[in-house]
Amino acid sequence: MSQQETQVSLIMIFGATGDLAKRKLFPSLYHLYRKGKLTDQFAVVGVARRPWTNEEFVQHVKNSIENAVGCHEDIDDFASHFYYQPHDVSDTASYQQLKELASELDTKYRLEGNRIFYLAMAPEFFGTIAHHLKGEGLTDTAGFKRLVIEKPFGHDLPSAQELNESLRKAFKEDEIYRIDHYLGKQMVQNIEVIRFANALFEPLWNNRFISNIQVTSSEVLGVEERGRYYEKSGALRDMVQNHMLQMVALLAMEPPIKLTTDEIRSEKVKALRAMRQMEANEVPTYFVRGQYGSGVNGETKVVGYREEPNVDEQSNTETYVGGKILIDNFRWAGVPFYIRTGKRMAAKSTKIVVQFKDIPMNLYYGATKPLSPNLLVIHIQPDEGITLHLNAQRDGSSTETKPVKLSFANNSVDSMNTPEAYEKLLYDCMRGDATNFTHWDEVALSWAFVDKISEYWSSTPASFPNYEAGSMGPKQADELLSNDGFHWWPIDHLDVDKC
Ligand SMILES: NC(=O)C1=CN([C@@H]2O[C@H](COP(=O)(O)OP(=O)(O)OC[C@H]3O[C@@H](n4cnc5c(N)ncnc54)[C@H](OP(=O)(O)O)[C@@H]3O)[C@@H](O)[C@H]2O)C=CC1
Ligand SMILES: O=C1O[C@H](COP(=O)(O)O)[C@@H](O)[C@H](O)[C@H]1O
Repeated sequence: MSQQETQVSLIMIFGATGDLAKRKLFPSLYHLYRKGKLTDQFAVVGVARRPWTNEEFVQHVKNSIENAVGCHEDIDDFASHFYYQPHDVSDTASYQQLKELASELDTKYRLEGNRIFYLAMAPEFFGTIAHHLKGEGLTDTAGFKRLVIEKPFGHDLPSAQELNESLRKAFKEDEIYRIDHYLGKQMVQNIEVIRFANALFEPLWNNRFISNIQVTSSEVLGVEERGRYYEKSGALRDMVQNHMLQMVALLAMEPPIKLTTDEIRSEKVKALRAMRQMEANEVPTYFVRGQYGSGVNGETKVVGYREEPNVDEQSNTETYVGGKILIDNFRWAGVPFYIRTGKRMAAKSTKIVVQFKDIPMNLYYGATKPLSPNLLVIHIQPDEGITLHLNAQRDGSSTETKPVKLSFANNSVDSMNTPEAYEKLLYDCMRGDATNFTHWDEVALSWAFVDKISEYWSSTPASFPNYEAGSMGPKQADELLSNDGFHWWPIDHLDVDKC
């Protein structure tokens, strides 16, 4: 793996007129440019069907950046690197034109034949595009070639395998960058640093000292305009198969022997392999699904999922998943990893709470009043930071304690300095660092785990809706923990900036 600090490459964005390109990709490239991480040796070719001219596309890029970033310094210089080709991705002949354009830009910007193909399109096109890129010779290049693909990577294990095989005909595994945008989040990347750079935590990071780990990713928004996609996906495929299991893998993995892509991925794969597989009849013991009904979002009344656009009025699709994952290895035997994610919940928040075991004896309150457990909270969003919940002496008392919090808040969150997930991931891809992208083995293991749940759920009708919009999900998810003697830590009391 060769990595440079400034980048020289041609970036082809398939789906360049779409939402992802507008909201995430153009602003991220602009940030990289402003930070000097993209030199003048780069060009971007946008591909989509709309019959736009170069000028219209450049204007669209500039508008996207102004809307997203609210800043336009150097924007003309930056946008002058953008080109557009109207092109239906299933049309073979258009790839010849694309190839010619790529060669011209290669020479004009001295790009050394380095090419990144970013597929910001619906997944049914991924195989076709990869096939044509190879067939029409766009991948025959003197420099590197890399394929960046968006989720969803398949719908289940067989479809993911099929997709992978079609991509592998044109690209090697180490040329495929599967995006999981959670892996670009600052505090998700920090999980490894917190664990492996602190003498305080690593010795305690096991079943002798940790009682349970809770990973929450809740959203206030409903399904919005994505009913058509979401009906087939549900929260299990949309969030659990990828983002939630990736966070679990980072929390559970063994320390890698080196911080290289292969070593880190190999430890994550081992953690995913150790997840206890369920038989169909065990699914209800470990997993709970929910679907939001109508309710209140702030002051506004909102409709239930079944009333959303493009959603079946009898829909069986889950908008919430709560689960208990057991990792059957020496480190984690007996420690539940609870996960929950859902739409139309009370707060937008992603947090990890590591709950430590109680000390063997409470000298302070006796048997009547238990000490608060020590918690390590990793705040992923919207606040970024770490809080350690400890017990200290209550003022004026030698026998009473009070909970105190040691907090680090990443206050440098501003639109130019704290890179967004996509910005980091794009930069990593340009540098050839695939650590924060998912390897095929991780994808396959995650699908195998999730498929068991979706097979069971698709064969048993759910009693939906079962949680009110604006709540924290169905009560059955509380029972998952209370059956084990635990409860969900309320995420709104854990905000780092409220400490
Ligand atoms: N939007 C987001 O925030 C996120 C999106 N994703 C994923 O990113 C991908 C893109 O999503 P998004 O941008 O929202 O989708 P959009 O529907 O907004 O955009 C789709 C793009 O594909 C182009 N397109 C469609 N059919 C063809 C065709 N036959 N030939 C050429 N171009 C075509 C469209 O352009 P035109 O109509 O001009 O042809 C448009 O540029 C999806 O896989 C999605 O799951 C993942 C995470 C977040
Ligand atoms: O991948 C997805 O993630 C978003 C949530 O991402 P976040 O960074 O805002 O937490 C989710 O809304 C969407 O349904 C899903 O496809």
